Amino acid sequence: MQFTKMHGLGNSYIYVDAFKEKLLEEDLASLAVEVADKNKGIGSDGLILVAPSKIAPVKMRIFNNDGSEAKNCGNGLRCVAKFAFEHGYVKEKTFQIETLAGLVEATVEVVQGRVVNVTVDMGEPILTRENIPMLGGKQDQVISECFELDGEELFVTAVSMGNPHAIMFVKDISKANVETIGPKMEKDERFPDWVNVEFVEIVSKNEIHFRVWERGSGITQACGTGACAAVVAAILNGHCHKDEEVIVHLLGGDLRITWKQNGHVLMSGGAEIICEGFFERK
Ligand SMILES: N[C@H](CCC[C@H](N)C(=O)O)C(=O)O
Repeated sequence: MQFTKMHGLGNSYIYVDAFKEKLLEEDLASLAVEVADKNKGIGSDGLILVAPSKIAPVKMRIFNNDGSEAKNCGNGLRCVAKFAFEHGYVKEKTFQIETLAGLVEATVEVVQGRVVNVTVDMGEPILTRENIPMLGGKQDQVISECFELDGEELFVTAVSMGNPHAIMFVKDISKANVETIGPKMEKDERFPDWVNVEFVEIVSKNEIHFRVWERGSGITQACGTGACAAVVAAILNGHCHKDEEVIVHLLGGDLRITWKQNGHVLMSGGAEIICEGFFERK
């Protein structure tokens, strides 16, 4: 199987051109686990298919390294946009991409035929508890809600970008207990579909630090949907403002994110090719 390994801020996936490679639906979860394995596979945070769509030039399907399929992936969308443009699946610089969470619109910045930056209109965040989904509590939205975990009182803001995120604000990001709180909260029964767990330190109204324990992949260098959800949460909690760009510092680099007055979240950042090759399936 031909593949392209790409990353968005160090959040890497194995990209497979499903216009050319014929893959069986029942094989996709195990293929994601296989290719993501750093010892016996290629090594990545998961698998992404660039596939045909009936409603857009291309469709993105994304699988975490545990084989679970997610409805959206911000870093993946920027890489899919680069892949689609550079492989000639799109001619325009602004085009739609189908995801399981719906259609998004990507705009590529091109220098000498190469995509150097991608801006994605991620659409509107989902804020109602039942659609995150998240159980417990009475309020319709989850904004700095007390969340007891192993006797510790945490304060969670829940936002979905088509995939669920639980965001906590911390004073010092370097001291965030990502490895301990992350896996416990990821599969807590109050999140019926499990959840991506994010920690945010506010630097200013236009700058935040961010760390993530991803649902289905663990700690990654960056999470694009998580960064969008973090900016939405920061605004809901009064730390940042709508229509003002926020620089999000992730382990693997920076994203520029704006939650616009029209309700849409714009995400802008890089997308890189690491290598191309042939993977011998077991
Ligand atoms: N782990 C996520 C999918 C990948 C999202 C992330 N890598 C991004 O860039 O948005 C989930 O299960 O919802």
